Amino acid sequence: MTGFRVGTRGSALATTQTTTAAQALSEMSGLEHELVIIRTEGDVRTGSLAQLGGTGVFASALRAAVLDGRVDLAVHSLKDLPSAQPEGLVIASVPERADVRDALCARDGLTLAELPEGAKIGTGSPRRVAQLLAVRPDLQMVDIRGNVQTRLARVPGLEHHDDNAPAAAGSPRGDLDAVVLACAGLDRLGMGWAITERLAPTVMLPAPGQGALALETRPVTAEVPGAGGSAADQPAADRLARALAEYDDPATRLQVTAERGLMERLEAGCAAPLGALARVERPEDADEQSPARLVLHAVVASLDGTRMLRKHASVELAEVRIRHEDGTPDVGVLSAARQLGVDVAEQLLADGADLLDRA
Ligand SMILES: NCc1[nH]cc(CCC(=O)O)c1CC(=O)O
Repeated sequence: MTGFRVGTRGSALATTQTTTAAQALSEMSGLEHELVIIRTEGDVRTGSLAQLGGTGVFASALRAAVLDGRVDLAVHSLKDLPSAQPEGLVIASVPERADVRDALCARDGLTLAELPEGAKIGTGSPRRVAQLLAVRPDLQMVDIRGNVQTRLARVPGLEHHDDNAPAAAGSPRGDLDAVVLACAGLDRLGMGWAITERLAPTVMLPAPGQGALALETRPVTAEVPGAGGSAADQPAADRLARALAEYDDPATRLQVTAERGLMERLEAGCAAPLGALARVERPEDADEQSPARLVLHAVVASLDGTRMLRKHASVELAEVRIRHEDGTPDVGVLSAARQLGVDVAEQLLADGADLLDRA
């Protein structure tokens, strides 16, 4: 191994964020890298995401490429990654998170409060539909999908003329007052200009893991099928493993671990729209030694936004770190983060979160 191969979906967003991550890892490791585009079922089919069986379709082809050794690592949007961790794969790095908020991209610079009565809003996300209707029950929600450019082209004035990332042919244009997307994706694409309001998490809690990436690899010690990993490869593999650990952001990993713990616990018994956001808080006058808290806020809503169950809880963190000095993982602090998610999920279930999706 003199370099490493990185699997990515082919969309403009996926290749942009994969390039950023791969370049950082190359710099940290001194190894070259090559991008390998993996076509996923979610990119090929055009039905609604719900019909395709959820967002897992984006991740499974990438995961297969890591497992069979075609690539050394895959870069996923963490929010698209099913919470069950497949055998033979580990999330080796969760880099520092981008803006977690959802973005309103409206015509004429309008904010959510300024949108006219009955305005048409495009989103394919039940989580976004429910939370928007909770504050603006007059809005007309339109189910849309497609890449970022295709979605933005639905709003007059937000068409982006870029031959490298064109809006899909045949998709309607300029027929909506606004669309809602993740700030992180737009910022990474250099399209923050299209955002007319970054929606406060008090109004719109993001999806678990939104704005974060997950870099998935085979466990560092595993044999690669067919790659004949000789002893001579070891130093390069070690350099990559060390770069992945260095690129990992402990605070982000703690946040997303709590958010995914919540999602995992709810998936069993609740199909209703879910928003969740964790953050690390330090007391105002904190010095280096004082303990931080991990705070998790969550909402489960009825799709029409008329019923919203909200819960939050926190745990004290002895330290915001997930590794010991010698680089081995500190399992205790991560399991405390996960447990925080499970606890908040159980509070939501105790209040009837599992009944909200059947009204
Ligand atoms: N489900 C698609 C998806 N997956 C990740 C992002 C944005 C980037 C991120 O949240 O990290 C998006 C687009 C969107 O929701 O607007």
